[in-house]
Amino acid sequence: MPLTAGIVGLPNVGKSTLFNAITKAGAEAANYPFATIDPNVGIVEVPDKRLERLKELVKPQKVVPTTFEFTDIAGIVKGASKGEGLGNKFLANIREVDAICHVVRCFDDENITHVSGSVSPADDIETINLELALADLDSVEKRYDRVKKQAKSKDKDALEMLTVLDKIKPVLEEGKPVRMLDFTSEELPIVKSLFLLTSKPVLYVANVAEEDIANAEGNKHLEVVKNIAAEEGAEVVTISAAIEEEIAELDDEEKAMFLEDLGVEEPGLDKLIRSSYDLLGLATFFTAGEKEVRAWTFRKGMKAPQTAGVIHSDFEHGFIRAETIAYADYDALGSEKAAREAGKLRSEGKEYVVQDGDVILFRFNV
Ligand SMILES: Nc1ncnc2c1ncn2[C@@H]1O[C@H](COP(=O)(O)OP(=O)(O)OP(=O)(O)O)[C@@H](O)[C@H]1O
Repeated sequence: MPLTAGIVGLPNVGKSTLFNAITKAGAEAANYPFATIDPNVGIVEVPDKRLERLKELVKPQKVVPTTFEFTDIAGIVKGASKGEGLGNKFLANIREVDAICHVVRCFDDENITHVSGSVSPADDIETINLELALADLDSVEKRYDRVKKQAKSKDKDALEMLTVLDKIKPVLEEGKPVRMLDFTSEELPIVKSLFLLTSKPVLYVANVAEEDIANAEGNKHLEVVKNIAAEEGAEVVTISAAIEEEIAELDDEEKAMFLEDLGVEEPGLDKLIRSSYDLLGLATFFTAGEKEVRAWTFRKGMKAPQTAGVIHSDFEHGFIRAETIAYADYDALGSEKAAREAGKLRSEGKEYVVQDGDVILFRFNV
């Protein structure tokens, strides 16, 4: 299962517009013939300048970027945690994603109604955080009662769980997210086992007006989002969803001109894809042959055999070694042959922790 980031936000903040941009920018279907077609999932290519450079150097028949998945999550309203609106479905959908992209309205437009009357990022963020915190509080309280009974008999696991629940409960009671807390390495697996919504990593997506993209600093709404994110230890990406939708339909040349006119270097969507990828602890390795140069996604910290398994399970089971060249060496020396001659091609074994940018040829037995 690929990791996915869910797009959430109050009604009318620009979620559908952003999701349309994502589907329009969508990955070339021909490269991923077996990808499931779920209307709520948008698959995008991960922008990577290194892949372009490898293409230049290797001149392969084909270049395949790696991809990332966004999931569109049905609207949330106040009271969702009590089943209001599409409440239960919303919470179930959030439970299934690995990270949350929280779209916050930072554009003023009298013609577009705001659900609570005026544009206020702080209130919007609080509304959603509160619904998620209440849903978490509900599951924590149920757990608490059970664990308390077990802890009476001095059960070690129950006592450890109780300590964690005691730490989490007051934060949720204040309507705050669990991700604000610091946990010890012993506590972390316990927190994970609770599958809380507010412990998922969050990226705030500030949706600003077109005129604010190049110079968003003066936008007071954006300042509010940045302050909240800093307090929570979350990241902020600034985009203008309406513009992203337009950009997604252009070809490369038109896109470059359009971006220049706007005074920005890259589409906001590219920043969003990269930040989501980082948020999930993902990284990229490359395979570079004459037939195909390709980028692949792996989780940071994965060892060579597991990483080989990203390509095919046979590569993992029959793993012998990973002939590896760091991207910087490949870039500087220009070819596999030159890297080999310069002693920059390493033969790595089962314990090697793959690094972002590694260009790898896996040797394996079937
Ligand atoms: N950055 C922006 N600047 C100006 N208008 C925008 C911007 N982003 C979105 N809009 C406009 O705001 C309106 C609401 O956007 P959209 O329908 O995408 O919201 P939504 O969050 O999906 O709402 P719902 O949850 O109700 O479906 C649309 O008319 C859209 O064109």
